[in-house]
Amino acid sequence: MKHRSWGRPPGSSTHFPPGPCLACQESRALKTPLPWFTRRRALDLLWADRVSPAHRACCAASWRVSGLWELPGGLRTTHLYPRVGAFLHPSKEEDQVPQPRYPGFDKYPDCVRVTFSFDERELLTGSQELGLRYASACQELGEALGIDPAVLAEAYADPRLRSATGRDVAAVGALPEDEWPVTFEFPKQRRRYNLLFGLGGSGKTTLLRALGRRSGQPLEATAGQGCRVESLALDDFTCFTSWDITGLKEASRKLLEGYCRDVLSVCFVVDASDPSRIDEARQALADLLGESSALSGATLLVYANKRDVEGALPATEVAERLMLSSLRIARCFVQSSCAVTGDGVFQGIAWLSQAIGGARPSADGAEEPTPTGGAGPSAGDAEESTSI
Ligand SMILES: Nc1nc2c(ncn2[C@@H]2O[C@H](COP(=O)(O)OP(=O)(O)OP(=O)(O)O)[C@@H](O)[C@H]2O)c(=O)[nH]1
Ligand SMILES: [Mg+2]
Repeated sequence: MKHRSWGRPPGSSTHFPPGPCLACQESRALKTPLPWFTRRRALDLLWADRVSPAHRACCAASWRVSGLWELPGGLRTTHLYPRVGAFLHPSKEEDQVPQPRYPGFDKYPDCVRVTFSFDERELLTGSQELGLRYASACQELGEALGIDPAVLAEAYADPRLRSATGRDVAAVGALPEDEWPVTFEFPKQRRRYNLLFGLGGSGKTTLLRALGRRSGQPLEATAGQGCRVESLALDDFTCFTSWDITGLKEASRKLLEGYCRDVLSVCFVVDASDPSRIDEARQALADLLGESSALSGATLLVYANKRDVEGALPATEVAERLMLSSLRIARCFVQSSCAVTGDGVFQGIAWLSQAIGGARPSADGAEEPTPTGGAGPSAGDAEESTSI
């Protein structure tokens, strides 16, 4: 089902495309039928010459373009790790424009439904109608909720097919009439987290604030169960949450477990200007990512923070002192930073964005920017960053 195509069938009464692209006035953005919408497929769409060059340039320049047909707009930022890419090009004019505040995860309904009656069963044998109706449902829902339909379309995936009696069905071929209408239920994605840890005073809050200044989202704090958790939403489905691991008590560990199921990455902030606490940080990190931990095997970004303070340890030394190579992690990058000014903070995010979402081509075919020293110490910037 994932690979159905959903180009507009000839003579279809559904009102697609909704109109010309608002930015470049390209009215027939698609040269070939739009493939079934998944993030990966939609990403392919933008970069696989399926849209006109004018519109592709437009999408790349404006990051988001309204309407489902123009959906590829902003895909560089929305694939897997939404909007992180927006951090990477602060000088772009569109990043100066305040981003719309997303309405919040809870505002999204649990699923989007597309129903076919018995009389419409023939439509299901063609591959396009489901996609069209899904797009249409997202458009309607988007209008009702004030959410960009393209954002909605990304928020739901992998539909289940249910018969009129609520039974899960795999196919409709032999389904008796009394089991109709059938409904495709596209469930809401789970919210996913980048968990930010560090000893007290290492700079977590300052770092989140630096990210928040760039993303335009407020920092939200929740207190309870023996700890204070600060969250910064990148969008409705992706958050940074910060945890002080000095006082991570039993109760807060339980709370943390709830987040661990949906973890995207672990970020660890170390005060590089205070070598006397590095051993404590190493122990805390080892405990966090220990064998029995749900976070074992995670992608790890370490900030060697407070690099502006004289005598602060360089990234390579922090990596060594934390004994990162002995940890069970998928991959790791150490970035020195000054959270107060934001120096180095976004280089770390750039690495994270690539590590989680994979590198992808930019509009002119070049790769996304590589973080300083992303190739490791041999890149000549070992003082500032190092990958393990
Ligand atoms: N010089 C310097 N000071 C920093 C930097 N980052 C944070 N600080 C300062 O360090 C102190 C602690 O920073 P916070 O961001 O509150 O640290 P935290 O990790 O959130 O601390 P807790 O919430 O207590 O766990 C503050 O006075 C910050 O201004 C940095 O990069 N350089
Ligand atoms: Mg704090």
